[in-house]
Amino acid sequence: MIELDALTKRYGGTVAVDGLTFTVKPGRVTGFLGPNGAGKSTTMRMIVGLDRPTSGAATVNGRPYAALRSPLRHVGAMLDASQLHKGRSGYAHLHALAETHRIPRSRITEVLDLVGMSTAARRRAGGYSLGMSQRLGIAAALLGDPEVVILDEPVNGLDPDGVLWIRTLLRDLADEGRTVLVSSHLMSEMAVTAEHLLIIGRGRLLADTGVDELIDRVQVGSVLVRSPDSGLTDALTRRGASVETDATGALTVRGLTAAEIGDVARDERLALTELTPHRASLEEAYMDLTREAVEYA
Ligand SMILES: Nc1ncnc2c1ncn2[C@@H]1O[C@H](COP(=O)(O)OP(=O)(O)OP(=O)(O)O)[C@@H](O)[C@H]1O
Repeated sequence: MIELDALTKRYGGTVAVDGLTFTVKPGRVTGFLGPNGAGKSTTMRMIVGLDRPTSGAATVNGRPYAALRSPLRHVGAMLDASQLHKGRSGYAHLHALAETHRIPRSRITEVLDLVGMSTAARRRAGGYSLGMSQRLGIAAALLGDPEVVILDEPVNGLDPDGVLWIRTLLRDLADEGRTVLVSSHLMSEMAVTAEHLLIIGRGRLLADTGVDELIDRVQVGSVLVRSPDSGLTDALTRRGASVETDATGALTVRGLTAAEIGDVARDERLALTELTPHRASLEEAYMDLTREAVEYA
C-alpha cells in the first residue's frame, strides 16, 4: 500500500506536485496518468525517497521510505531505465544491488529469467537496446521480491511484443497481491493495463477512479442514426430529442436512447439503416479532464 498525504513539491516558483492525497491499494494495477510535466515522476521520486517533499508525506506500507530497514524488500522501483553503468554487465548491475540487501545469487537468476534477460545479462549494459534496459530495470525493481512495485513509463519506446509482455507482467504482479503503480501519459495504454486510475494535471489530482467507472461517467449518450426516410428528424424532435444532421445525412440524436429511437421509427413506419449508441472514448474523457493542464504546460 502507498499512501500520500497532501504531498507537495516546489522547485522555486514551480509547484511540481500540489497537495496530492491518495492511496494505492494492493492487488490491482493502478495507472498514474497525466500529461507531460504533470508531476508523475516527481511524485514517484518522493515515494522512494529520492526527492524530499516541500510539505506533506508519502508512506509505503505505513512508513516513510527512509524508515524502511530493507527498502528493496518492500518497494521496487524503475524510475529511469537508462541509469545504468554502461561498462558493467546487466548481471553485475543486479549483483551490486543484491549485495546491499544480502539477496542470494539465485534470486538474480530468477528475476533475469522472469524478464527474459538470462543470456543478455552477461553483456555490457552499454550495448543494450532501450527494451533490454527496461527489462533489466524491471528485474532490478523485482530483485527484493517487494510488495510494492513502482514503474515510471515502463512501456515507453517498447515494441508491441514488449508492451504486451509488460502488461501481462503487471497483471501477474497484482494478482500475486502486490501494489503496482505504473505511470504513463497514454490513456489508451492505461485503459488496457490498469484497473484503477489516478489522473493528475499540474501536480493536482483530477480523478481517482476505476477504469469502468470512468467509462460510465463519461458516457455521452448520443446516438448515431441513419435513415433513408426524411421524416425521422421531425418525428424525433416531436418526442423531445435534439437532432443534428451532418453533410452525409447522418443524425446525431441526444435525449432519447437507441431503443426509444427504434420505437419511434417503428411507430412512424420509417426505415433505419444505422442505430449506433455513442460512448465518449476514454481518450476523449482523459483529454477533457486534462485539457486545462495541457494548455497551461
Ligand atoms: N529538478 C527539478 N528542478 C526544477 N523543476 C523540476 C525538477 N523536476 C521536475 N521539475 C518540474 O516539475 C514539473 C513536473 O515534472 P515531472 O517530471 O514530475 O512530470 P511528469 O508528469 O513526470 O512528466 P513527463 O511525463 O514529461 O515525464 C515540471 O514542470 C518540471 O519541469
